[in-house]
Amino acid sequence: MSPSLNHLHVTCAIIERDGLVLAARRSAAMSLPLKWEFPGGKIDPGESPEECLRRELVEEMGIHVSVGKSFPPSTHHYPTFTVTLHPFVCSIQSGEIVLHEHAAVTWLPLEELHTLDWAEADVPVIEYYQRGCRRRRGSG
Ligand SMILES: Nc1nc2c([nH]c(=O)n2[C@H]2C[C@H](O)[C@@H](COP(=O)(O)OP(=O)(O)OP(=O)(O)O)O2)c(=O)[nH]1
Repeated sequence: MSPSLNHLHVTCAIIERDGLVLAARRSAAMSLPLKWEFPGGKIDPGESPEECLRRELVEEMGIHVSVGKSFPPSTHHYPTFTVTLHPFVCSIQSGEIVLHEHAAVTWLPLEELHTLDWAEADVPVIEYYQRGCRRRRGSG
C-alpha cells in the first residue's frame, strides 16, 4: 500500500441483510462531515484489507463480520487528500450495531442508495454494485 501521507488506502464494507444494504453517516466531527459511506477505515501497516475491515467494524459498530468478495478499488482525489477505497461485500456474523463513531446508519434497498449524500469516492462503488445486480437479474 502507498506510504504517501495524503493518499489513504481505506477498506469499506458493503453489508447486506434481508435484501438491504447498510449505509453509515459520518459524524460532524469526522473528515467529510455528515457524508454517507460504507463503514470501514484506513488500513494499518502490515494489515490485510480483510483484517482491517474486521477490526474497523468491531471498533466502529461492535459487530463481527465475515468478509466476502471484493469490488474493484475506487480512487478519488479530494481537494486535500486522495482515497483509494477497497470495497468488500460482508455479512454480519454476530453482534448488534452500536454506533461508536457515526452519526447514524440506515438500511436501504440497492436502488435507493443513490438518494443519500455519499462521500464522492463511494459513488463509483455504488454504480458498480448496481450494474452487477442488474446483470444478475438479466435487466442489462
Ligand atoms: N470508512 C470509509 N471512509 C471513506 C469512505 N469513502 C471515503 O471517501 N472515505 C474517506 C473518509 C476518510 O477521509 C477516509 C477513511 O478514514 P477513516 O474513516 O479512518 O478516517 P477518519 O478521518 O474518520 O479518521 P481519522 O483520520 O480522523 O483518525 O476515507 C467509505 O466508504 N468508508
